[in-house]
Amino acid sequence: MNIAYLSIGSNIGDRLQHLTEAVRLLHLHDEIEVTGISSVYETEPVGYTNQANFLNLVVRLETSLNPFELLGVCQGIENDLGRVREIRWGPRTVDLDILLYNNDNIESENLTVPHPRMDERAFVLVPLMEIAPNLVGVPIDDGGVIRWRKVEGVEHFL
Ligand SMILES: Nc1nc2nc(S)n(CCO)c2c(=O)[nH]1
Repeated sequence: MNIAYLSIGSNIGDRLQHLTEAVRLLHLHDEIEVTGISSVYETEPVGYTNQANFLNLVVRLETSLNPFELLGVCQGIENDLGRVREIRWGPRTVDLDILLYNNDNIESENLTVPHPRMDERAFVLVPLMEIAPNLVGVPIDDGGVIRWRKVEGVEHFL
């Protein structure tokens, strides 16, 4: 069984309904069990700031899916809930980002885990710490870009 943490955000329409529906669709999947849900946080947009505030939360999953299958499920839920990618960093009905997958470090064209920007996003770290206070990450200076490396051998998930 694999453990993953996802960040979910919405800043269009009935934002709370979009978050609720995204979590429900994850939990309904045969190979996913949602085992932790943070509070919902109202957050100012980061990156592309000329847009409405988001509602954000983080969920903990137990899944038999591999990271790329999980990414596919997340993209399917974004499509089901009507996400239209007009502006790359712009408004979205719902956005599901994989933050962590076990203690894995994944670098591929369409998936990087741990999420490359999670260490600079309070809208991720605050809800994540709420449901996983024992998570640790070690910032490493990867050529001037601080990235988080998982501390090997540390039990990350309670
Ligand atoms: N506060 C906030 N700002 C954001 N900017 C982007 S892009 N996103 C989408 C997630 O990458 C968000 C978000 O979910 N919350």
